[in-house]
Amino acid sequence: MTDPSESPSPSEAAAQTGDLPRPPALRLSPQTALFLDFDGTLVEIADHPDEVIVPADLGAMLARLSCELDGRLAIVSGRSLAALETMLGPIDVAMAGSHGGEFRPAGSREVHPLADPLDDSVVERLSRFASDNGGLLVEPKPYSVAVHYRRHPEALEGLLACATAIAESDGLKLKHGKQVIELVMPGSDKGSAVTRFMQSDLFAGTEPMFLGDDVTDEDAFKEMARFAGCGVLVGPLRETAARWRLAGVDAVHDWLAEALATGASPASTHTDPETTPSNSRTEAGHNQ
Ligand SMILES: O=P(O)(O)OC[C@H]1O[C@H](O[C@H]2O[C@H](CO)[C@@H](O)[C@H](O)[C@H]2O)[C@H](O)[C@@H](O)[C@@H]1O
Repeated sequence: MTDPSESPSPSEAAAQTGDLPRPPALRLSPQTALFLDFDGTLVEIADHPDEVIVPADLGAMLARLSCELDGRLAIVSGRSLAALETMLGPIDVAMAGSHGGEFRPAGSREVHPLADPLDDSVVERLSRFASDNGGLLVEPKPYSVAVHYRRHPEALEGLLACATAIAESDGLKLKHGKQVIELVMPGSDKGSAVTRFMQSDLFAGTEPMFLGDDVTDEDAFKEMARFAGCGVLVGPLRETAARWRLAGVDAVHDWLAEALATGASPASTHTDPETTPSNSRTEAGHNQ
C-alpha cells in the first residue's frame, strides 16, 4: 500500500511534472463546500455572451449537487444574477454575481447587494467609447460593467486607456478577463463573494473548493487558504494560486457527474491526504 506521506504534495508534483495534479474525487460530505465559476468552467467560452451553449442537464445537475451538499454549493460569476438565471433557469442554488457585487443564498430568489451600484455615467462613457470604436459590446450589470473586445481586438489599447482613466477618476477597480475589460466597485471580487458565503452558518467550518478558469478567479483561489480549502484551475496551465487542475469544461462535468454517481459519503471530506499539502496553500507561482 502506498504511504501517503511519501506521495508528493500538489506543489511537489507540479515541480516534478511541470503541471498541477487532477483534484481528488469530490466527496459529497458535510465538510465539503463547492464554488463554481460559470463561463469557461461550466460552459464553453463563446464569441458572444448570449451565444454560450448551456447543456440541457446543467441546471438539474447543479440543483442535485446543491441538494446533496445541503445547499453548500454556490455559483460565483462575473455575470449578473439575472443573466445566470436566464442561462440556467429558476434553479434553487446559491449564487454570487457581478464579480461579488450581488448574491443570493440557496432557497431564496432575493438578491442581496454586496456593493454600491455603479454610477450611470460610467456605462455612458464606456458606451461612447464602444460606439466610436466599431461597436464593441457593452454589458451593463447591476454592480459592474463589462466591455467585450473579442470581435474588435484592435480596440484593446484604446479601451484599456479609457477604462483606466474612468477607474482612476471614479475610484473603481479594473478587471481584465477573457477578451473583456470590466469596471467594478472596489472591494468587490470573487474572493469577497466566497468570504460572504463562508461566513454564513451554512458554510462555516467547511473546506471549500473553488473551480475557475479566468484570472478573475485568482482572488477566490487565494481566499481558499483562509478556509483551509483549495482552488482548481480549469483549462490550460498558467501561473495560478490554484492547487489542482482540470483540463476544461468537459473534465469539470465528468468530475461533478462522478461525485453524483458515487453518492453522498457523510463521514468523509473531499480532502485527499495524497494530494493535499500540509504547508500553506496560498503560495503562488509554483508552476512558473
Ligand atoms: O466569472 P465568469 O462566470 O467566468 O464570467 C466572466 C465573464 O463571462 C462572460 O464573458 C466571457 O464569456 C463570454 C461567453 O463565453 C465571452 O464571449 C467573453 O469573451 C468572456 O469574457 C460575461 O459576458 C461577463 O459578464 C463575465 O464577467
